[in-house]
Amino acid sequence: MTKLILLRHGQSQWNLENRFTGWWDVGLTEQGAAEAQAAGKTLLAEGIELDQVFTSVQARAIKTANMALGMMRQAWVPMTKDWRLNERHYGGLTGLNKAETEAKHGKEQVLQWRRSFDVPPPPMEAGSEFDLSQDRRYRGIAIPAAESLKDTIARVLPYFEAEIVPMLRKGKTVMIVAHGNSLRALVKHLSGISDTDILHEEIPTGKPMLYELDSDLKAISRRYL
Ligand SMILES: O=C(O)[C@@H](CO)OP(=O)(O)O
Repeated sequence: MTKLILLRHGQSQWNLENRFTGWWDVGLTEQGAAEAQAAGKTLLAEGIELDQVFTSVQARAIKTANMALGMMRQAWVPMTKDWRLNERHYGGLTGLNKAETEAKHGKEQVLQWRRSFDVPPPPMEAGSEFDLSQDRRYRGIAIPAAESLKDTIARVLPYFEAEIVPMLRKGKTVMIVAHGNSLRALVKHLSGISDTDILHEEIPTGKPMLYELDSDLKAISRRYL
């Protein structure tokens, strides 16, 4: 039986401020750092011995991964960072307050933008203060103008299949430290959740989720630790 751990980063500054974040790089709050450490403690108590960690190129996930690994006394475990595990790109909503956006566009529209399968948020406008096209880490990458969950799946899953599945097939214990929606993409795939039911899947910050997989990498169980 192979173990796969999914961990959403601890509370970020913009989680606290209730702002759409996406690819914008914000740090952890004190609570977020405490959540990351608590996640590490839980994983240590559970006796998890990691072979490899995968994370995005966003600071909130990288910091969470490092803090959790430190608490597990496994800071030496190899870590791979890739933009394909980034949060979904929130386009023109990036930086806006979620409650103010609901007041302006209505709850239903905002729910569609946040949780529907294939409705992308409005695109980011050229010259936006949140434009990342000059950011060195994304050199050579076609940065999306906005992503729906479907668009996010279209880059998360091929990465998962190409880089992570081969390790799982060898029986390696892997932890993926990522984001609410890049993890929803993986959970949808691993647990076979339908396009409509995925609307209700919420992944909390800093709570490790353990998948136990059989030799065909089918999910035997999934639970929060
Ligand atoms: O703002 C974001 O990038 C995400 C995750 O915090 O928010 P949502 O809950 O709307 O997917």
